[in-house]
Amino acid sequence: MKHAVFVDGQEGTTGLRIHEYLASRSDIEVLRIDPERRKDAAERARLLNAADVAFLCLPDAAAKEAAALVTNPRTCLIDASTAHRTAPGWAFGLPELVAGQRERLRSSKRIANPGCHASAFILLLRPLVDAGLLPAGLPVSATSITGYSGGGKKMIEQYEAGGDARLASPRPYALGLSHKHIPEMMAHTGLTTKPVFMPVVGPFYKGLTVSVPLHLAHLRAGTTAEDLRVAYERHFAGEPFVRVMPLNDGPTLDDGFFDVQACNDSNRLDLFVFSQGDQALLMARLDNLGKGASGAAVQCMNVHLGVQETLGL
Ligand SMILES: NC(=O)C1=CN([C@@H]2O[C@H](COP(=O)(O)OP(=O)(O)OC[C@H]3O[C@@H](n4cnc5c(N)ncnc54)[C@H](OP(=O)(O)O)[C@@H]3O)[C@@H](O)[C@H]2O)C=CC1
Ligand SMILES: CC(=O)N[C@@H](CCC(=O)OP(=O)(O)O)C(=O)O
Repeated sequence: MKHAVFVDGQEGTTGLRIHEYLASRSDIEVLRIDPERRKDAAERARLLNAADVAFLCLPDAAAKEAAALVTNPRTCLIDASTAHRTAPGWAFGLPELVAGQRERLRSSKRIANPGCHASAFILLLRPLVDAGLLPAGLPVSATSITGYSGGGKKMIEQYEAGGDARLASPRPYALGLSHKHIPEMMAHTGLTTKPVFMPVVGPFYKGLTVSVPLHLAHLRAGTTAEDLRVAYERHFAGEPFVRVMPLNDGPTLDDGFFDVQACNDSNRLDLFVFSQGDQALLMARLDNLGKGASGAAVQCMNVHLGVQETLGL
């Protein structure tokens, strides 16, 4: 029997990408809403309650509204928005977070997927905190470079309209130092000091890299950069979508530049440790519409349904 799947927000950036992933699946029956009625609460409620899995690819307020429309105990919601990422009763949609996370995603009917910056940040920091290498109280800072599709339909239109010279260069933002991903970054790493986080959006469609600079002297006494890499190897052993790169990855150093777009069109996450002397630079790369959003949402659906997670999703 096929699993019935509905995407609330089917015309948006993440919703369209999820439909692309589902198009090749013979085990899924996609329920579609009449585009004219896509904001009609009664019609959305009918489809949400008819679905075995419903993806919420909506702004936060509409995602909360959708969750309140569900009365069918069999419907599993997978929310791509920020609305429920630290909410009680919602499992965090990051299967690689800790041992046992997949079991939580299998049994929960409410899954909140991480933000794109947060996915990269959390998977860089959580293994080091759990291994006791990075003290939970350490003040860390992070930068993220992202493509403009992370800003959804409005930002895509703005970039693709042309004519605004300011968009030709990278644009740092969230300069109020309270980006909306910070609560989930803290909640799911265990960090107790609010990180300084500055994202930068650039003139390319998709691809994202979070960088965290560290002084090794601030970590557990005697920690080396290789210890950090080994902690990643251990934490992510057997994970199908995570690649831990060699220390000071040769091809990247030889090239002299880091390719932010190298995970595009995949659900992959690449982790790097660069180091010289007492300094280290941690970097995590993903496709903001892949492991940063739609790919991750489909991965969570597969985990929930007990379907094999393959690279092609
Ligand atoms: N883009 C990305 O890389 C990522 C996005 N996310 C999150 O995923 C969610 C969706 O993002 P994204 O797809 O980029 O956003 P978009 O703006 O591209 O799409 C959102 C869609 O939701 C529709 N919508 C708005 N209000 C309602 C409503 N009341 N009922 C039904 N449909 C509604 C919009 O309709 P209309 O077509 O009329 O505008 C639009 O089609 C957001 O919460 C975002 O923060 C998470 C991770 C990464
Ligand atoms: C370029 C850009 O604007 N990116 C978005 C993040 C996209 C994302 O992860 O989405 P949600 O957390 O909203 O679900 C931002 O920084 O707000």
